[in-house]
Amino acid sequence: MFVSEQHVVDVPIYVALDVENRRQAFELLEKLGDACRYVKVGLELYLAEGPALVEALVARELSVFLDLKLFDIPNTVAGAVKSVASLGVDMLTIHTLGGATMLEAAAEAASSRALHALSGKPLRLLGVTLLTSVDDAGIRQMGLSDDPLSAHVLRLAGTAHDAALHGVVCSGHEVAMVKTRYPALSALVPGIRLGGESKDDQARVVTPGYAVAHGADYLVVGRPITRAPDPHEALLAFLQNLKGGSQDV
Ligand SMILES: O=c1ccn([C@@H]2O[C@H](COP(=O)(O)O)[C@@H](O)[C@H]2O)c(=O)[nH]1
Repeated sequence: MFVSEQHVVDVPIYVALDVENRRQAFELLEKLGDACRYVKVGLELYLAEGPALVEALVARELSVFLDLKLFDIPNTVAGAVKSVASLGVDMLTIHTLGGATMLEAAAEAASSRALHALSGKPLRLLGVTLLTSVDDAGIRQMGLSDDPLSAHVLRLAGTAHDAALHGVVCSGHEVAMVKTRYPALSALVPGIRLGGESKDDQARVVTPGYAVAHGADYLVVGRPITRAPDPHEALLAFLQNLKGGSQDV
């Protein structure tokens, strides 16, 4: 397995700021306090507030993961990556189902030295394999073959690897398999729960401890923290669970 004590300590938990607007986002950050150094901005907040909100978060010295899950023709995606690269975010998502040519165009755009000079840091591209809300029945509905879900995740991770992406998004159920086959890829794992609480719309969930024990490099947690009566306490509980070993939900 991939785990050393250092690995566990270094695995960041990105808190998903899945809220309606800037006011709610900053109220949440206030509640989370200094324990929160990593945030995820998704479609809801980005479409409401745009790049200015992202720049405000970066200015607070938070590490920002922009989860836009780009999916379009290669030229359009490459242009979007260039637009994002100047914002100073650390990571951006793109759908691996968009295909090799799209991923390669995105990777080339993200590696532009001129863009790094503009933002001061590299933009890491993460390829979403299969959303953690999808189960076996879901992939049949999507028209994918009868292969097990994990085989599709591994194939899509291979496309991300060959296109020289920084990493992939997968669930904690597949992370060990992905990291064993493609050790150079980083793995970001959503669908994180402590056990006992609601899975909400997630299908493939694991605990923080299980995810890191199986090789996750980054975790993302939303509702169990942001909708908790005390988000700060909830974040601490997730951070504590990181060190708690590999028990599954
Ligand atoms: O496959 C994926 C890709 C991204 N996400 C995002 O992670 C968070 C998870 O939120 P929870 O409230 O902890 O369920 C959310 O922002 C998703 O957009 C994902 O869940 N699965």
